This record gives sequence, structure tokens and C-alpha cells, in this order.
Amino acid sequence: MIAQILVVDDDPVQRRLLKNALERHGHVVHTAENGLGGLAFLKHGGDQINVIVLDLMMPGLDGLGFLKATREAGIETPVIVQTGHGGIETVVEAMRAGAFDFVVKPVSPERIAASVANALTVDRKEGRSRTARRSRSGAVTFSDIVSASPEMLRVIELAQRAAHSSIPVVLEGESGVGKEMVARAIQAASDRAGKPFITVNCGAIPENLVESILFGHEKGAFTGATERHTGKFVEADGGTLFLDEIGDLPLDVQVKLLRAVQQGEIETVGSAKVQKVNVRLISATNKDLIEEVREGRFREDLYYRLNVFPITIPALRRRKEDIPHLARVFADRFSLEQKLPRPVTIGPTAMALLTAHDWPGNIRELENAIFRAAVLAQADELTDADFPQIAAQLPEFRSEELRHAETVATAAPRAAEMHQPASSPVVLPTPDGFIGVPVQPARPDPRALLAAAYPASANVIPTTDTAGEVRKLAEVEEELIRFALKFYRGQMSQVARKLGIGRSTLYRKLKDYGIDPDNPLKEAA
Ligand SMILES: Nc1ncnc2c1ncn2[C@@H]1O[C@H](COP(=O)(O)OP(=O)(O)OP(=O)(O)O)[C@@H](O)[C@H]1O
Repeated sequence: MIAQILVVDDDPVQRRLLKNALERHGHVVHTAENGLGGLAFLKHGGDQINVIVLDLMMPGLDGLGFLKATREAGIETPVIVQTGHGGIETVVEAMRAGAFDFVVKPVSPERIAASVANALTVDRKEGRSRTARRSRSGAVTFSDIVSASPEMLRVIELAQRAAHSSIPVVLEGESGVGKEMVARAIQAASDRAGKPFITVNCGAIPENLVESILFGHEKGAFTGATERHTGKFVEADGGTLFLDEIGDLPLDVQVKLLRAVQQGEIETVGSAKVQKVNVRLISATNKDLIEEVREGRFREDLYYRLNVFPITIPALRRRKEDIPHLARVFADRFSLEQKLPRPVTIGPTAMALLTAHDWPGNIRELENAIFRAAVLAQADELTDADFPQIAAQLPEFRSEELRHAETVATAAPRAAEMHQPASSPVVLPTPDGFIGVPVQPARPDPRALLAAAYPASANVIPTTDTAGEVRKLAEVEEELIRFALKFYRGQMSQVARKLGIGRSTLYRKLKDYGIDPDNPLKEAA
């Protein structure tokens, strides 16, 4: 496919090299000299751009700043980042910020062309799949919410209780944890099912329009109000209004919202009339609302009105047991959506990698990662090599390319800073040109991975292994005994009592598992 590509790089030589390389593959290339220039280009005519190739080290607005600004502006164009040697930390950050792929300079024409081709394939299929997901999003039920962890089961239990009445609910949690999904499930299980479910992202509306969007306006109410506009409250009448990012609501609009909640009445902008509405409010926030109240940015009276039934949805890294289940559901869904002859499965190395990652973007990030890997995978079973973006963020999984860049960075930091030209002895592309596609890393010890996935401080004994299968009873028992010994500081009678077994049974088990009661965390000799 021929693509429109924007190259953002402050180095004129690099810009020209990339332009030539990409044009040779038939693409149309636009260039910008820095981050601000790139952003300006995207604002005026950016719709046509299919892929962005971005230098990370630029004066002024650097690559990371550019990446963040595009994401904040809702631009989802795939971004391939370029780094000089030694830019490892920045690459990791860029991957976290949502970059699609990375290349180390000087990049071979084949490598950059392959990366662009991958980005185009994913973007095309993602567009189709997003549409499918959107059309499904209207009818979410509790059974669609994948949940295996006790934390999520508790969330579902609370949400089901909330569905029995119309009391206001606040869903708290980081971006991508599933707040909207839970809100939709509450509506679907309530007596408002089938009625409108209207969402408003309070953080995404310009401040001067929030009031009119929520409550509507009369024709001529303000300059530019050429038509009468029905507000979201009226649209949601009889159903549910989902107020996302409620913490971003301006203070003056909070007063009006308070009135709507207290009296069930709204006042349209430009009209003196008040109107009765019957709306169930579900609000969501990724901010700590009580902190916002303390700081004077959120009205206390509104806080107590909205926060009648708070539900906190934990971040994915706090409920890693859910990862294997979610990953499998997403792989199955992808196979179905793309009508694959055989379903995509997730192999043990991929599962270990997915479980070890912290998922700052939560379930949305996991969903996208599975989707991208499945689009580009060569085989039906995904392995760790199919997740280079995630692997780049975990030292034990880093690709050859990045490890090489790291080594070179320590050996030749000056060369790294100088963006050496192609004659540099520092990095040479491999013959197939795919220097960024990771070779299989040395297999990490599954115990170490589990320990990383479930830090002892989390006080969690996982129920599933890295392949997502239920663990052996003996293994879990051994871990519980080791934990109890540590917890009760080796007090054998207390340990036995708390575990509900006799002392002689406890001693027998210690012997069976080779556990030293004074040093329960030490491996058996
Ligand atoms: N438990 C889950 N099971 C299956 N899919 C989930 C689950 N939680 C979230 N998702 C999916 O993850 C994506 C993000 O979920 P959602 O939009 O509900 O998150 P959010 O917390 O509202 O995010 P934001 O705060 O950014 O709006 C959606 O595609 C949703 O379908």
C-alpha cells in the first residue's frame, strides 16, 4: 500500500536519507524540521498521514514531547521512533507513550520500509476492528467483563448491586481499566436497559462549551449559536448519563450539575425555563476526587452528591491474574473478527512476557498489544518475539538491536550523541535488514517471572501459571507455608494453627518441600 508519511527530524541529512528510502518504495513523504513543525503539519492536513517517523532527540519539543502532544490531541497515527545509540531509556519511554516501533540509526532502507509496512497493516485492520468494537460497545453485559481476580470479582459484585437502584455511582481508576465498560454493564443490568446511554468526556470539551453540551442552548444564546441544541442531559432522559473525567469539570458548571443532581432539573443556556429530567448519573475519574476537593478544584457538596456509591477499579498490574484470561479473550476475538481459519493462540513465552509487564495503559494497552501482535504474527501461536514493544521495556526480554545499542552506548557514548552516519562502525544492519525484530531472548526462569509478576509485597499467591493454567496444588501449598512461616516469624505453633493443620503435619510438609523453618524463602538445598 502506498502511504503518506511524515518524517520529523531536525537533521537535514537524516531527513533526506529517509525521504529517499521511503520514496523508493512508492510512498509520499512530507518532512518537518522539529516537533512543533510536525504538530503544526498534523493540525492542518494531518488526516492524510498514515505513518509518522519521528526522531527522539530534537531541540525544542523533542520526540517524547511530540508523541505525548499527538496522543493528547487524539491523533492515533502509528509512530515509528528513531534513536541514536544510547537512547535506550528514551526508546523505552516512547514505547510506553504508545510508539508503534523503534529503529536505531542509521536504519537500513529495508528495515524502515518493513516497519512502515507493518504499521500500515496494523492501522488498516485496527480501523476495521475498532468499528466492530464500537458497534458492540452499545450492549455490554457483566458477562463480557473478563474477571478472574478477587479484586475484579468484588468490582462486579458491587456494580451488580448498584444496578438494582438509580443511585449515582462514581467509578475510580486509571485510564483503560474498564470504567466505561462497567458503566455500560450497570446500565444493561438495570431497569434502564435499552434506554439511552450517553457519554460525555468532560476533559475533552473546551471549557466554554461544557455547559452548552451538557444542558443544551437556545438559538442565539451566544455568538455562534445559530441553531437550538439539545444537551446531553435531555438526550439521556430516561436512561444513563456517563460523565467521564468528571474531575475536569469547570467549577461554574459544577454548580449547575449540582442543581441537576439535587432537583432533577436543568436550565438550558439562553433560556429562563427549567426542565425536569430523569437521568441516572454514572461518573468516572482517574483523579483522586477527594484530593481535588481539598485543593478547591472540585465542589465538596457535588462530591458527596455524586459519590454515593464509589467503586474503585484496580490497575491491571494490581490484578495480574486477569492478564492470561484477558489475553486469550482478545486473541479469540481477533481471530473471530478477522475470520481466521485457525484461532490465534498465546504461547508460554508470550504469556510470561505479558504477565511480567506493568501495563501503564491497562486493559486498553493489552488489547492493542494482542491485536498488533496477532496482525503481524507469522504463526498461529504468538511468542515473546511478537511483542517487541513490550519486550523493549523489560530488560530480560530486550531485543538484540536494543541490547546492542546499550552495549555501544557504554562503549562509545560520544559516537552515540553524534548520530553517526552510515559509515559508522557502531551498528550494522543484519543481512535480512530486520535488525529491530528481536531474536528469541534467553528464556527467563519462570519462578523469577512469577516473582516479578507477583511481588511478595502484593501478598498474593497466584492461582494460574505463566501459561495461564491453574497451578499445581502442591506448589501453591508450598508457597503458602513459606509465606506463613515468614508472616508469623517462624512461630511453628501459630503457623500450624493458622494453616489449620497439626504441628506434626506441618513438620512433615516442611520436610517434603525441603523448607528451612528459619529461612523459609531460601530454596531447598
Ligand atoms: N474486564 C474487561 N474485560 C474485557 N475487556 C475489557 C475489560 N476492561 C476493559 N476492557 C476493554 O478495554 C478497553 C478500555 O476500557 P474502557 O474504555 O472501559 O476503560 P476506561 O477506564 O473507561 O478508560 P478511559 O479512562 O481512558 O476512558 C475497552 O476496549 C474495553 O472493552
